[in-house]
Amino acid sequence: APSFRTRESNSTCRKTTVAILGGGVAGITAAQALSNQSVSDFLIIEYNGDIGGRMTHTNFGEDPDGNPYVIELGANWIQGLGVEGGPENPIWTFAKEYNISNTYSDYSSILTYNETGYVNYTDMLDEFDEYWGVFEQDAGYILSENLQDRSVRAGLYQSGWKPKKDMMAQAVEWWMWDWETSYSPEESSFIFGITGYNLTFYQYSEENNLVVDPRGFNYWLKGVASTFLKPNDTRLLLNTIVTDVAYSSDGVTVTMDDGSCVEAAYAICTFSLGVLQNDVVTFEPELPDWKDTSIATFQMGTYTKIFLQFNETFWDPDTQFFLYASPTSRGYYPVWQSLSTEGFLPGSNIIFATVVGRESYRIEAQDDETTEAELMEVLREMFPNITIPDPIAIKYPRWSLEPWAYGSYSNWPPGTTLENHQNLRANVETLYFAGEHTSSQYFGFLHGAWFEGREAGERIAGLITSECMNVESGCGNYTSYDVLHGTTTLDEYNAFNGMPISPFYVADSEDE
Ligand SMILES: Cc1cc2nc3c(=O)[nH]c(=O)nc-3n(C[C@H](O)[C@H](O)[C@H](O)COP(=O)(O)OP(=O)(O)OC[C@H]3O[C@@H](n4cnc5c(N)ncnc54)[C@H](O)[C@@H]3O)c2cc1C
Repeated sequence: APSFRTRESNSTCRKTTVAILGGGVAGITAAQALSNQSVSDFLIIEYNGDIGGRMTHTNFGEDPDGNPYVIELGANWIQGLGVEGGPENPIWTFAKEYNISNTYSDYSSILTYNETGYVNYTDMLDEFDEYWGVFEQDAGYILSENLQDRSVRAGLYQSGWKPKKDMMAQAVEWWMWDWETSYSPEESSFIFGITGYNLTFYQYSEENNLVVDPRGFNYWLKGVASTFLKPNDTRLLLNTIVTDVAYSSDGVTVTMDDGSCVEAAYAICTFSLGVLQNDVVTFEPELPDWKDTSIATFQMGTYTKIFLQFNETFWDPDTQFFLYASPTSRGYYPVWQSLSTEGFLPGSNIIFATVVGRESYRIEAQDDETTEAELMEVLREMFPNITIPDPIAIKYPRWSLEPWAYGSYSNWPPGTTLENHQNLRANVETLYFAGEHTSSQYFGFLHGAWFEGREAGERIAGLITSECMNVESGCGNYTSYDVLHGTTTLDEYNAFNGMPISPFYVADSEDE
């Protein structure tokens, strides 16, 4: 282990043993793991003015007394709670400990619409569920037999689900797939899409509870942080933007946009995959090819909630979800969620629409007025017999443009491997990585960030204290793979496989 504290250093950089880059769930959990092993010499460096990262809230609209409501712009659900006697999602454990107010999302509380208004196609939701049974078994078979991965689209097709151009079936499919992963079935890995689903919803439970708490969802994380950080703790550097990370086997130097710097024996980078993919931070030396390939391979999705407040609740106040099938465009403002319903913010007259992927990019790039006009057109199609007033407030985040996130959460493309993902997790010398995206089990979820932050903290604490708490996979270096092989060897590029001409053939060249 590098013994930073004994190293000679003449630089004026602030010195610490562990620099934790980012104060989201993974960063705070990493710091907690270090503290739990009495490693108190760390610094948390955070871009924003508060901790929480992608679990963030804001004020919106007004209640009858003129006070704003609090809405969650990022993470909103505790997903997969746990059952009596079984393992429990740690976020659910914290939600209970800190009395985070939340309500069960009842996915059967749904009304379905198309461009003509209310049309009941909920039977298609049940139909999709039947295909899902076959679909997930197929994925399990592919995994256990080590067969080639394919897309979720291919998996759905082979299970018999073919929505074709039926836009209501497309809306159902969006509700069942894209809404969770923020990518289409074509863009998602069959094996790892199903693995991720199983590990959260079958290991814990299929329940999702939506958080609506005036203190914000991240109140629990602040509670956790307060167990090892004092008020105004000088180890938490807020409003501090990292621009360069220089690493070696001796330690890491982190430089900020104001020119200040921190030298550490180790660093844990918890920046999102979107941040890593957008060259916000320069790594010196450049990250090795195996690391860079993994950063390039995995996807950063975008999930956008668009909140509207009206002066009345013109939709059914007893229904939680409203599904809309656009006649022309799959994923065009498909899911609407009422917050005006009992258990959420009753009487608030707030409803929000969710879009993901390409629609998110499109909508996040346009102004509120343009989006409001599109939303109102959809609502007027859904409720043709009601005179819908104009909204009194609109708000939505631009996740795809946020320089500290560049997207919402990660997803696995078809055809990748666990080894490739392991390279996303693995450390490069003294520089470690953690976050939602480094979790192969729970990518995209708060609990994924929590487990990964804890593991990175424990691995480093194990090096420093010589006592390894991470019993299953050890401390110090993560496993990584220098080479990721494909499935077809060069000699198999031949006529029998439909390629009699060498893929390297160049006309008029002496060499093939
Ligand atoms: C819209 C949306 C909806 C979601 N819904 C759910 C949900 O319902 N349930 C669920 O379980 N999960 C949900 N998630 C996912 C969940 O929010 C994430 O998995 C989790 O918050 C990620 O935590 P993290 O610590 O890995 O990353 P982050 O929260 O991104 O933390 C990284 C930190 O690094 C900081 N940072 C970035 N760049 C720099 C820099 N250059 N210098 C200094 N600091 C920097 C950031 O400000 C951030 O605080 C949702 C996410 C979004 C965006």
